[in-house]
Amino acid sequence: MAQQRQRSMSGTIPSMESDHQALRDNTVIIVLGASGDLAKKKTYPALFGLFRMGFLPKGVKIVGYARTKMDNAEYLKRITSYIKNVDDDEGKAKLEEFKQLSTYVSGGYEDGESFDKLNQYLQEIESGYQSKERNRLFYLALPPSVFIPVAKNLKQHCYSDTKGSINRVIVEKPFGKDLESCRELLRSIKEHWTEDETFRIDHYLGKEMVKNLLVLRFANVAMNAAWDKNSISNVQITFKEPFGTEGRGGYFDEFGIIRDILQNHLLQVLSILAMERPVSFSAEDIRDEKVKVLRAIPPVEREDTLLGQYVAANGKPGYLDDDTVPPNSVCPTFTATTLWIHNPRWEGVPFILKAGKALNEAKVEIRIQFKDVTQGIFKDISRNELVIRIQPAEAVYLKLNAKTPGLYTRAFPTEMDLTYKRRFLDAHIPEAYESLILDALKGDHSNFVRDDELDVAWKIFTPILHWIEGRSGQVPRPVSYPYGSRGPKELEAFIQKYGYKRGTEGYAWPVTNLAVL
Ligand SMILES: NC(=O)C1=CN([C@@H]2O[C@H](COP(=O)(O)OP(=O)(O)OC[C@H]3O[C@@H](n4cnc5c(N)ncnc54)[C@H](OP(=O)(O)O)[C@@H]3O)[C@@H](O)[C@H]2O)C=CC1
Ligand SMILES: O=C1O[C@H](COP(=O)(O)O)[C@@H](O)[C@H](O)[C@H]1O
Repeated sequence: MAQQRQRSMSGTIPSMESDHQALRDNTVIIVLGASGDLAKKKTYPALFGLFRMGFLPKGVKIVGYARTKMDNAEYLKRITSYIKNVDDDEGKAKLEEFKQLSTYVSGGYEDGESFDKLNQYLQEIESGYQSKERNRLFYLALPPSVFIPVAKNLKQHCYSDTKGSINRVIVEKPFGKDLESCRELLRSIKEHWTEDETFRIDHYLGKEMVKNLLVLRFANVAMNAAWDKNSISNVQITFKEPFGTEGRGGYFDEFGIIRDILQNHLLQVLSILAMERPVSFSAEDIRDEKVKVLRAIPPVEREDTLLGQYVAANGKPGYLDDDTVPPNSVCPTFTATTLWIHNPRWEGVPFILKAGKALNEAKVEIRIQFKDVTQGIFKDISRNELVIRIQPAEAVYLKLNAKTPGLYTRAFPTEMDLTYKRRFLDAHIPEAYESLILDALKGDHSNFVRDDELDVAWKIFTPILHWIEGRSGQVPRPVSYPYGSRGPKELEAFIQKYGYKRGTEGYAWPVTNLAVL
């Protein structure tokens, strides 16, 4: 009781503390697709980060699995190639320890014998355990084409069923290509794995500023009071990447920017931003509210959508110049689309989602623009805007009007700025994958995607995706934009159509590049 009181006093949200079955020891983490891009760039660096901070289960072992034949030295070289900040003695020693607990097994994804071999290998590792409990966390860092056979083979050949054992499977996006294929994928995985055992990753849910939304919204009376159609004019959720699809063109062309970013990452952000306050902060209550708000969104309309594709500029190749992209592809690499939420809180407020590759900068942010000040002494003053910058340089700033210093009463646009690196100096902001793998080890589903969330998310986007693919006869052609630009020139008129107003002259944007501070 005393402990509970102390937690609440320090600001912890009580029901977010774990009542889950955490994997504390006797655990093997198996990374399937260990030879791939995601494993190298995200999964292993996150596993190392957790190991270094002491968050992996005691005595944990990590087993990589893929078809590629390679010896342990080659495997270790690959999986550590993206691990950073290990130049000091402590870092070097920890990395050596991490290598000691990581090994590799090669095998196929479709045949049972390969998985029997993997199982035997796991049993050898587990033969040294003191108790019968054998926990296995399977991480599928694999292309979706093999999710189904791998999920089946793991259950049939590698499932640990000794008393007290826990098996979990982490699945990466994309979860299907439309409503129908998603349902089929979910159904097939559910034949073998329970919802409780399944952790569907959308790594945006592990990002610090996305997790912050719950606190910003529900721990601040002032913020919450203005969070509706009475105060807010429009909301933009923006994803910008400064590089194209080079090298990933084959994958990308099959999926496009809507499936790659909007239908999952941006829609997840929207759902947390717009949902009602959950009854508690348990995984199920949060996800119930997310589903509820998503159900109030009708499918995206063609008239509310702007499609773009980048062309060569500034010495950089266009999308169609990539050899892995089919000639004349009309796959959008940029999309802006407006969603409407038909509920009492949000009726009439446009939520503009924008995402693009090969743009002028790397930035992901939420921009909430408030309504004009109603008639009064001020004319033509800037609107308030609350900006939550998810990356880079995490920040929350509120653009507001203040009196210009001096003897005149003139309004001047400025901001209250909470830039994390300035305010929290040396704070370690965890990588999204560190946070999510830790949640999966703890058994906490709050930041993973539930099956019914996917169903409603696909309902919103499937009609527009089918139209883009020409299922209704004609194929829409995206407008072009130069590599390295802000996007299609039509974008400005698009966002203004939904009521977005640029501020008055004289506003100096907060510094986003902290290197210059
Ligand atoms: N890369 C990233 O930054 C991100 C990726 N993801 C998701 O993570 C998953 C893995 O992505 P990523 O690592 O980039 O993918 P890769 O293309 O690198 O594939 C991972 C591994 O899977 C095996 N593989 C590749 N293609 C096939 C195939 N057609 N059939 C069977 N096996 C194949 C290969 O291993 P081997 O041949 O050795 O068996 C490969 O090393 C995907 O679902 C992706 O959408 C999600 C977010 C970001
Ligand atoms: O899921 C994906 O996300 C990355 C962007 O992730 P971020 O954490 O760097 O913002 C994107 O590049 C990729 O195309 C997409 O599949």
